Amino acid sequence: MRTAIVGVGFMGWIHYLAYQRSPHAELVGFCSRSEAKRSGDWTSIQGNFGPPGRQIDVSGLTVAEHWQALLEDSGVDVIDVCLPPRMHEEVVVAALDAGKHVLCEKPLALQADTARRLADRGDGRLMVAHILPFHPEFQLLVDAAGDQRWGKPIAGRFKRTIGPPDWIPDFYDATSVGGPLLDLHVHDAHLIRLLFGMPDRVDTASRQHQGVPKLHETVFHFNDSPVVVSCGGGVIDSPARPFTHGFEVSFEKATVRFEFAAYADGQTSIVPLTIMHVDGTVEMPTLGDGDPITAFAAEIDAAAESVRTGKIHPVLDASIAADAIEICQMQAG
Ligand SMILES: NC(=O)C1=CN([C@@H]2O[C@H](COP(=O)(O)OP(=O)(O)OC[C@H]3O[C@@H](n4cnc5c(N)ncnc54)[C@H](OP(=O)(O)O)[C@@H]3O)[C@@H](O)[C@H]2O)C=CC1
Ligand SMILES: O=C1CO[C@H](CO)[C@@H](O)[C@@H]1O
Repeated sequence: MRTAIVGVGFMGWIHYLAYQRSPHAELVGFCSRSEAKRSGDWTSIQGNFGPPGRQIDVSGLTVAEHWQALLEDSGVDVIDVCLPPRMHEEVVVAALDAGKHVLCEKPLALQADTARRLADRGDGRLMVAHILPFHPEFQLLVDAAGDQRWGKPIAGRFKRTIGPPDWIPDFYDATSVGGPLLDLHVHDAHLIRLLFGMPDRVDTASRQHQGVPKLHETVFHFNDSPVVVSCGGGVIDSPARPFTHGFEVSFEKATVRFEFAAYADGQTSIVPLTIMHVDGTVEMPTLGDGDPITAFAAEIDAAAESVRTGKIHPVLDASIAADAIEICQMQAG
């Protein structure tokens, strides 16, 4: 799979690092409006996990200023969209029309109906980069719900909170990024959709900022099922803890717990993945190396396999990505 990255910001950088590790995908180009980035100086990039941006070797890469140039390049099979959400629709449609496969960062769109239109138009070539189920701790939940090794999932409590994402312009603007629900919580909305199905109704309490929820707690209701599911998070007014996420999910025969937090001084704290079985035994399996780039490399390998086989990996499915956006919209009220 020969891929070009469109948009060299936080995710463009993280995807770049993942391509360096992928045995199945080759990064052949990128576009950036910035002359410095086109010359390989990616040191200005900011984010809330992973290593800081650095100088990259651009020799051998097709480097363009505008994304249209990459759509016209027959040496590119896949357009990897790492642009702000407000630009996803235009670039996804143009790339599909140009005959390319597309891997688009979450959220696929700012509105569920737009996302559904894109999913319908995808014609087996549109994938949405929902990373969470490629992290081993979260992948375990999806795998266990699929093979029912501990019975069905019956309850889940999820959390995801960040410090101020100051590097993202218009973060709270519903027409640009969408604020914490669409930008951040959409990860959990997607996971909840995969584990429990589509909720019929939600109850959300929130503290608003610029007309969108900034801190939120939601209970999800499923008409056909007595599962108990909740999620909370958003943005706190301190850069001290740039990122945290975690969960406690109960299956019929086991409860699984995990939490990770990164602090501004470089420290991290972890509740290691813990499986509490109904017979009273406890397991703490070590899964993976804890490096977030490993998950992104797995995501990119899954995209490459989807392109190779013509069968999109279920986690990358655009209609599930559209469902996740619809869930966020239900929560926004
Ligand atoms: N899966 C995950 O864990 C994460 C996913 N994301 C998602 O990734 C996407 C990008 O977010 P992120 O990387 O944080 O954002 P950034 O703002 O860091 O990067 C976006 C890049 O898009 C390009 N861009 C911005 N505006 C324009 C424009 N008007 N025309 C052309 N290019 C433009 C810029 O690249 P350049 O300067 O090179 O032109 C910019 O650096 C979002 O959808 C976000 O939700 C973000 C973080 C984590
Ligand atoms: O997981 C994430 C970490 O925080 C970023 C900034 O809000 C999000 O965009 C991203 O999806």
